[in-house]
Amino acid sequence: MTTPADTSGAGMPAGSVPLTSVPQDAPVDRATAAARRVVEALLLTDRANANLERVAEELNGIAEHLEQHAPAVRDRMVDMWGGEGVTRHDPVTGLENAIALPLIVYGLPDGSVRGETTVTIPYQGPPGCVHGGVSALLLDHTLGVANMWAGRDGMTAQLNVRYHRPTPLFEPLQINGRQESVDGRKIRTTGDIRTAEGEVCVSVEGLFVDKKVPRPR
Ligand SMILES: CCCCCCCC/C=C\CCCCCCCC(=O)SCCNC(=O)CCNC(=O)[C@H](O)C(C)(C)COP(=O)(O)OP(=O)(O)OC[C@H]1O[C@@H](n2cnc3c(N)ncnc32)[C@H](O)[C@@H]1OP(=O)(O)O
Repeated sequence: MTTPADTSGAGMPAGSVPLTSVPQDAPVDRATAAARRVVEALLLTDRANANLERVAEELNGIAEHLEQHAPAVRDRMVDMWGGEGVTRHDPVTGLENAIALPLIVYGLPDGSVRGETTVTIPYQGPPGCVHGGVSALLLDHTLGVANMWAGRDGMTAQLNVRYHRPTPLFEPLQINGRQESVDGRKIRTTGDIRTAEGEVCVSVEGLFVDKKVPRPR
């Protein structure tokens, strides 16, 4: 779905640190990356390809194998939420989630956060453009990470999204977030998606309320 995640922080200001999960040389990361390839390849492949029936059988075989080895969902959730650090399962940055781009979000020395990504076919909305709901998803999560970087975070109460111009697929995009203010439990955070030329495609203003859903234990 995206170019392979670059954890070097190349292109980020000096002193930037990754705040979300980073790729590991682990079988689950490789399997998830392969699943992303499958999603994209299924969208791109020739529809008349006679082998799609066999593809369906083989993919179902893989799914059955994985299901046979799955512990109880509750036990997996305890495992997913283990520790206090970053998550590997969320749908934006999760290296273990095939529907995540995945985006890596960096904390910048100026207190803001930034991720860079190129969005491709599985997230298409209008022809050649990123789906607006996907842009909102990327920004909601990035604002959440911006709040963590600023030291005060919570749940999204409101996300006001403004779509300024179509967001292009296949081009490098910058996803930015910054905590603006904290007033009691209310946290205000802003962000945007820009092209490499710095054109703002989408901007958001978020209201977060300091409240946590307990992690499963
Ligand atoms: C996914 C992975 C997570 C990983 C975490 C670990 C580390 C990983 C690293 C990475 C960072 C993660 C990044 C995640 C990002 C994703 C965030 C989400 O998707 S969050 C899910 C969507 N949001 C909900 O489901 C909220 C549902 N709503 C509620 O639960 C409540 O309504 C809540 C908490 C928002 C407020 O409820 P109350 O009872 O606690 O508080 P009350 O008294 O109602 O409000 C407090 C103040 O806020 C105002 N307020 C509340 N909601 C408002 C609203 N919608 N609009 C305007 N004002 C509102 C109220 O008027 C009040 O203001 P006055 O103090 O009186 O001035």
